[in-house]
Amino acid sequence: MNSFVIRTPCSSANIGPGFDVIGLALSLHLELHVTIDSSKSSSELPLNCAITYEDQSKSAEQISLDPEVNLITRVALYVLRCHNQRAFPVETKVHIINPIPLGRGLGSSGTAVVSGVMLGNAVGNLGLSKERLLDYCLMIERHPDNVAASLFGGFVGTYLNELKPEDVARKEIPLSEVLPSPAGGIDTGLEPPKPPMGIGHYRKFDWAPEIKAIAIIPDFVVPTANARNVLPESYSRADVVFNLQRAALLPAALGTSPPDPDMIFLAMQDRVHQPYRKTLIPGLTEVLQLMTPATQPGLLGICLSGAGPTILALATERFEEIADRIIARFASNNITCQWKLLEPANAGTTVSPN
Ligand SMILES: Nc1ncnc2c1ncn2[C@@H]1O[C@H](COP(=O)(O)OP(=O)(O)OP(=O)(O)O)[C@@H](O)[C@H]1O
Ligand SMILES: N[C@@H](CCO)C(=O)O
Repeated sequence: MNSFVIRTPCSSANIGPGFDVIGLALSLHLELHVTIDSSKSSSELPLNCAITYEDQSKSAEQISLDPEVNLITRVALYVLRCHNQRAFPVETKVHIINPIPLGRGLGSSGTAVVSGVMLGNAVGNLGLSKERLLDYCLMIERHPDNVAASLFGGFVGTYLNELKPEDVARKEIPLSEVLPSPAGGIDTGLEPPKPPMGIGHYRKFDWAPEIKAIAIIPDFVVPTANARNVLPESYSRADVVFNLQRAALLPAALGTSPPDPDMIFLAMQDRVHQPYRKTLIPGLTEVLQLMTPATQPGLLGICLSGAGPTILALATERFEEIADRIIARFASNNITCQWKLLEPANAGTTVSPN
């Protein structure tokens, strides 16, 4: 019997101006408890895999236990099929423990994708590096900020290479937002194509140890696809420069100890996505205007977490007071919230014996 645990941190993406670039892994982990009973020579299980799911996130969404449908095992099957393995090893059991609210801006889909590539890599004994696994993640979730933070950990900057013309021309590569169904394309028995090499890259930035992350999580869902659809196709030069100036400052601002509240507050401002997403998140405008270091001791900066609706507030102290003020503001819009005090998760995703 082989058994191991895959732990993958959630993430908060953008951190204000770093849209599709900057991500922060946070100390709320998805866990896969995997056992493989290789003493058996055959299995009655579909694709040799049985999923059980423990939802600690209180998300309303029902997660499929069909290995061909569940996002985590679909991703694992995609990685396996790219290496000519059609199914999981005989008698694979995956117990999923998920504390990450789905569709709230804490990178739950990116966390699921990363844990899926780690699962495929582990059960298939593929020996792929995290850098190569990032290519597989980016075939599924096209913005690198969440998946790179969950994969590598910490506070990261990411970028996508221009794909070579021959790779763009490869029609069989599913350069789409979601896996072709079923996972890894139609199971023709042929090995589907592996992703191009080096699609995306990352760099870790320093993080000042005094800075903690408060996630205020409203009780409604904003699917990322919807939150991306409300964004404009083009921007004014002034808005682009506004974000470039702040994104360039942000890593230094959050990596400097002791933190400078005025520099961090300014560096977390955005004109590329938050103004347009306010239509989806009642109260966002008021929250972003209400909370400043001048009006709230301990606060450093505040932004939408990923595509929202979660609010990320960075602070050095008075965490409950900050959370309560933001929760009260949402309550005036008849929205209830939960909140969590989190830290950067520096190890990224890990696999350890159980
Ligand atoms: N642990 C999981 N198991 C299976 N499917 C999951 C899991 N976590 C997320 N998903 C899928 O991902 C969807 C949420 O992805 P979405 O990108 O909309 O929000 P998010 O990733 O939580 O937030 P954001 O991308 O803004 O940080 C869920 O509706 C579900 O379909
Ligand atoms: N950069 C992505 C992150 C989603 O979590 C977006 O804002 O749509």
